[in-house]
Amino acid sequence: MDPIVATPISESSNITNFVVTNRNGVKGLSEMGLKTLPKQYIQPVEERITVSNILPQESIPIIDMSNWDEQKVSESICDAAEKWGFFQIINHGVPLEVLENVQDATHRFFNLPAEEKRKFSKENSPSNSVRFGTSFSPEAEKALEWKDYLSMFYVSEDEASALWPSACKDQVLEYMRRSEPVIQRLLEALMKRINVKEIDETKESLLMGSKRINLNYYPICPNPELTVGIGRHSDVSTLTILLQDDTGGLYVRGNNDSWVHVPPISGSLVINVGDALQIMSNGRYKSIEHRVVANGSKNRISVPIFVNPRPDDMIGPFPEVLAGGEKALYKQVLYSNYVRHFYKKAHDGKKTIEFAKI
Ligand SMILES: COc1cc(/C=C/C(=O)SCCNC(=O)CCNC(=O)[C@H](O)C(C)(C)COP(=O)(O)OP(=O)(O)OC[C@H]2O[C@@H](n3cnc4c(N)ncnc43)[C@H](O)[C@@H]2OP(=O)(O)O)ccc1O
Ligand SMILES: O=C(O)CCC(=O)C(=O)O
Ligand SMILES: [Fe+2]
Repeated sequence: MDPIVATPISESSNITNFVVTNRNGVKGLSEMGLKTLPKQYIQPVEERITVSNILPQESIPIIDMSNWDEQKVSESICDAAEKWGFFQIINHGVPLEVLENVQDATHRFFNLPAEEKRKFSKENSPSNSVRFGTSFSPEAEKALEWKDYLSMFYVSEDEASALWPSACKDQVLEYMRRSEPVIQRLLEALMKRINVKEIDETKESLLMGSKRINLNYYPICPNPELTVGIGRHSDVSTLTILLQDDTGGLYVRGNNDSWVHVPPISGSLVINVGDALQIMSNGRYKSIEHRVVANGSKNRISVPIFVNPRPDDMIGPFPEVLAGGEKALYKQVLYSNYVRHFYKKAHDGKKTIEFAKI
């Protein structure tokens, strides 16, 4: 086997400029055909995933939603959200064609020339709600993540139609529309178990008042074993609905120091509990750490919809959860402050939620 030689520092500072500052993205770097991983992307050993910490015999639950109004389906959803914080759903009602179209649209956007994608970078974007970027928080990170993204905060159909990239907006909006009933069903089931009998206007805002959709692109990586696609994190959402392609590479924290793979299933959606729901349920439902490995032979995409409270909402444990005398584990926090706290640091596992702990 060839010895692994990191790209020299002099070249690698040019690499940061090329990828991050000049907004060519890590896809631009990958396409230059480099043979070794640049130094900036080398993760500390403890952040890399190895066969020794994977549990191959474990898997997150797969729930068939065809009879979603049956009690046993609701129970499986709540059990999975309590035990795993992660599950896959099949027969959920979002047509396969809609899922395929959004995947094609994702490739179409990332295959645009760099100068077209750059039009949506922070400094050039026509809207603060649309952002093309790379890694997670490059200014705060000791090592970069091997991922580019397009992130779109949904304000209204009109704003999205006018300002989201034309390469993908129609397919992305259709996917968001068609996933709406699934989100509602999941939240209804989850709320019943914690004594929230009705999702009134206030609860609707707290549970699903805003949405953000990200298109993630993980290009082919030299030395994938030395880096990560996304580092260990939990989402700050209420729920995340994730569409992944057939490549694989998403891992969920199992017991102790182990990681469980989320195998791609055609037509399925991966659902995970985010920090906001952990806080609102006073810890009954848990947001679970997850991470994505880099891939040496295939470009991978994924499309998470983050279902969130509104930025101006105060979030804390629901009164219904505390009604029986349970002690509140979290204080009331302004959701936009919570999200700002998440974005201003590198991915650091489950640490974000400490911001809300009493
Ligand atoms: C990108 O890789 C990711 C992402 C994730 C995401 C997981 C989630 O769970 S996302 C759920 C997000 N929730 C919301 O967006 C809630 C509603 N939004 C807000 O409350 C606000 O938009 C805000 C996020 C608080 C930002 O408001 P504002 O202060 O008006 O805007 P900025 O000044 O532009 O941003 C401040 C600061 O945040 C960072 N940031 C903003 N948007 C993004 C984004 N889409 N992606 C990455 N970072 C973002 C940015 O660093 C800004 O700092 P600057 O130094 O750049 O000014 C999971 C895993 C991943 O790998
Ligand atoms: O790409 C994936 O499978 C997961 C992405 C993810 O965790 C995120 O965007 O928050
Ligand atoms: Fe995530």
